[in-house]
Amino acid sequence: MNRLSVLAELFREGWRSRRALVLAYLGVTALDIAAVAGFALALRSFVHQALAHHYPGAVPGALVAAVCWSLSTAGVSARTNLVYLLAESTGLELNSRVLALVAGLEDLARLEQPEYADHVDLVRGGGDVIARSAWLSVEVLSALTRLTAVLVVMAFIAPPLLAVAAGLVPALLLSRRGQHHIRGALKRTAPHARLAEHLHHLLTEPAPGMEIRIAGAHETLRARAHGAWTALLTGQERAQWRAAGLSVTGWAVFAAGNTLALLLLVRSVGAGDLAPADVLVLLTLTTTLRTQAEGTMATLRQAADGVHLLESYCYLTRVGSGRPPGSGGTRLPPPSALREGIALRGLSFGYPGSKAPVLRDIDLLLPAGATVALVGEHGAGKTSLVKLLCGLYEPTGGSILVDAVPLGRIPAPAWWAKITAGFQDHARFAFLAREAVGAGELSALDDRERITEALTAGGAREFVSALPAGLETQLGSEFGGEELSGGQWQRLALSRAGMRRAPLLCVLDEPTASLDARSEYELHRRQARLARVTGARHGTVTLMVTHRFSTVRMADLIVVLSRGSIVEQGSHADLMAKDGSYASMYRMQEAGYREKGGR
Ligand SMILES: Nc1ncnc2c1ncn2[C@@H]1O[C@H](COP(=O)(O)OP(=O)(O)OP(=O)(O)O)[C@@H](O)[C@H]1O
Repeated sequence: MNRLSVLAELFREGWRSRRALVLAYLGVTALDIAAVAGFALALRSFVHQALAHHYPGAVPGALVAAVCWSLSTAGVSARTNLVYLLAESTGLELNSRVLALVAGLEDLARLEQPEYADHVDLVRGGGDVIARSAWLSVEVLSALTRLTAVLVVMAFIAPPLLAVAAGLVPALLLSRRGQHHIRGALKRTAPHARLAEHLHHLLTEPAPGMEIRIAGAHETLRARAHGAWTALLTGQERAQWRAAGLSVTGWAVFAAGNTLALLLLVRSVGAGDLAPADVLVLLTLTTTLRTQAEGTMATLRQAADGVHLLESYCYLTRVGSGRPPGSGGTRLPPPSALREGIALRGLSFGYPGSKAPVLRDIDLLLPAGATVALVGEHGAGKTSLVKLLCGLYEPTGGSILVDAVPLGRIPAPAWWAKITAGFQDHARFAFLAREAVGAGELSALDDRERITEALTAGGAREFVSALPAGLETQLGSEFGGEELSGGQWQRLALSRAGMRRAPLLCVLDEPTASLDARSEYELHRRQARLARVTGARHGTVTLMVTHRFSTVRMADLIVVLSRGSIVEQGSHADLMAKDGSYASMYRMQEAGYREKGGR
């Protein structure tokens, strides 16, 4: 989408949703233009009659001039309010479109690209600024029409006064150039703004606040935040100075045009070409012209405030939410049940901007109905593999086949509908407890029976029933609700993951990290039972990522990753017999537990 099409869409949206406001705005604008021209003409008639001592003849001119002046003055305030109302309502729609674009991104790698992140930061919550800028651009047109009306009247009285108009052109162009510098500076300083905002969050939110206080890092971080703000302001201040310099130059040219006009007036009066009454009218109109020109510049500046946001919005709509081109082909639906399983063929992956791949030449079959455990040292690539399997990132090489259908050919939302997932970094939905769990399957948000079943599977039933209003309890202290412990939030996340009935892939990426050993053990036994049932019915693959080997040993297939490659795979018995890295990690952990138990 380009700027013009976004503007056209905004105006269409305004016309669709607030037609009465748009009509009122157009009506007031037309009246205002007529009032400005009417004032000039009526003033001329009034002054001519008055200076010729025809007082009754001067009255209509005086009355019309007074009415036009009042209309014009009231018009300014009416238009300001109408633009505000139109911007608010169409801006709301824009904000919701931005959220839809970003939240619906199929390829999460985009969110990690600094250019994309900068545009999202700029445009976040700024829908009303963009919309205001769009409606103000109509204001600029109307202001230019008013200016033209005044100029036409002046030129009609004394054509040489068009020199004043000539002086206006550079003033307007230079002011526009200044706004261009300001927009450029905003774009260049966006990374400083992002850093400053990140530090601001770290310093003002409770969770990071604990670590920062204990580490005594708040002063250093505050100084860094100050540095980022300073870099941001310095970059923008320079552009503001340049814009101010250009604006002053423009006005100096306008003033020179005015001086020239005055000299021409004096000469015309001296030569008897111009009546003294016309001189008086022209002097008044020159002042009106200056006020109109200043108003136009101010409107232009305000309109320009939103232009850089408009550009960011255009960028986001151009990029869209779908996968990058090239990953298409005919779209295919996911199978309703797995027969063979999910196969990874020569799979490689690197994060955007990272030099080295984090996964290399992975060949693996996750058999239908099996429980697979993924183990390996920290940073081995386990979560990265999970993200690829969930279709959240695109592989950089090789492919993932779901019963022989390439995952890239299955529309991401259709694949997500076939997955359930519990992550260590789970979301804390501060909603009603019922909604926080039901969000795992929106169609069952009100299905209390199914939610209760999911709570049982996630080990959260007991504490949710003890909440003041049970399932209907508001969670999250920031909304005046009940605050939960880390383990309780985690159990809710696990319950959420248990809401879907017929998933093809169930991912559990260290979802029990906040639970004690007994709870974890019980939970895994329940999950193993569920995995057997869904595995037999739908061929569901259950993929666990965990560092606890008591859980790992229950899996049908264990895959050991090291530095992005598979180094071993097989059952617990196979791998113990092999006596390789799995066996050594297993024995080490077993010895650790024995030591703790012995103490
Ligand atoms: N969003 C990201 N952008 C760039 N690099 C990343 C990103 N996430 C992870 N990495 C890198 O990819 C590598 C693998 O990370 P990954 O999270 O997959 O490891 P892991 O095996 O799950 O580790 P852990 O057991 O600690 O969770 C690491 O070197 C990490 O630095």
